[in-house]
Amino acid sequence: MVALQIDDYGPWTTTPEPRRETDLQALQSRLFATVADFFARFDGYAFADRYDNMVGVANGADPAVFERLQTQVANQYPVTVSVGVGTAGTPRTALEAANGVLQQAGSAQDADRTEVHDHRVVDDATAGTVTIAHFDVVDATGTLTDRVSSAEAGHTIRRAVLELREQMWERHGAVTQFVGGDNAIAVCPSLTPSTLDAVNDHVRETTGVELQVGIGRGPTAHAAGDDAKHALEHCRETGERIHAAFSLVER
Ligand SMILES: Nc1nc2c(ncn2[C@@H]2O[C@H](COP(=O)(O)OP(=O)(O)OP(=O)(O)O)[C@@H](O)[C@H]2O)c(=O)[nH]1
Repeated sequence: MVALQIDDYGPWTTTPEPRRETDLQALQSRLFATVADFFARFDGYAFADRYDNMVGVANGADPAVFERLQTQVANQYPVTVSVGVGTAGTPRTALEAANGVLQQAGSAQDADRTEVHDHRVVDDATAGTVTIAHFDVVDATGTLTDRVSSAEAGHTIRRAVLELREQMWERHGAVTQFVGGDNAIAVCPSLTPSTLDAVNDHVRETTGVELQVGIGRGPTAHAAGDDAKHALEHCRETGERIHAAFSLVER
């Protein structure tokens, strides 16, 4: 997992005086587009997360490649980024290791801490196969988008994704991110059908939202994620709520 952070961004947003909000929004969106395109070159996935802190998975890439991203950002934007890479037995532990690289180098609001770049490996783990679970709200268009206000639809979907994120993180060590519309993508450790059944049940019981999920596994996030998207299409066609592009009981 990769943790990316805009260096000393808080002070920059208010120096010499608070900057126009639309300028900040445009900067953050463009920077994320640069980051997402960079990850795509290595068949990785990038997530906007809080924009000032982004998250990625790039098992196919040598951690050293992120120095090129840092140079590109420094040349093209008025800000710089730090990059921590973590390799561990679960995505959660890997992300925590990546965050640890940045946190131990200094504060996110320290003017002297810029363009940190390091890789931390936990328990001699290697960057092996990626498992991606692509979650989607069943008939979000019919139940929410075409029926209720966009605010209510947004609250309902965000609440469901929050429950999903917490369950996947706390119970399963997975890193789950909202990716727009009614979709969320989880970078997962090993999975069993009952794992995801229980998670979907919890989300339904706490928020009333019914999820379907496609799961894929592969050497990179894109390989796994494309299989997950096809598995999700299978759910849409058949009404199954969980479908894997591989045997869920094989591991
Ligand atoms: N990021 C991302 N967003 C998607 C993807 N597929 C759909 N969306 C978003 O999800 C919204 C809803 O689309 P669907 O999920 O197809 O609609 P639905 O009404 O829930 O229909 P079913 O999924 O068939 O139950 C779209 O407007 C997109 O914003 C995807 O693969 N990735």
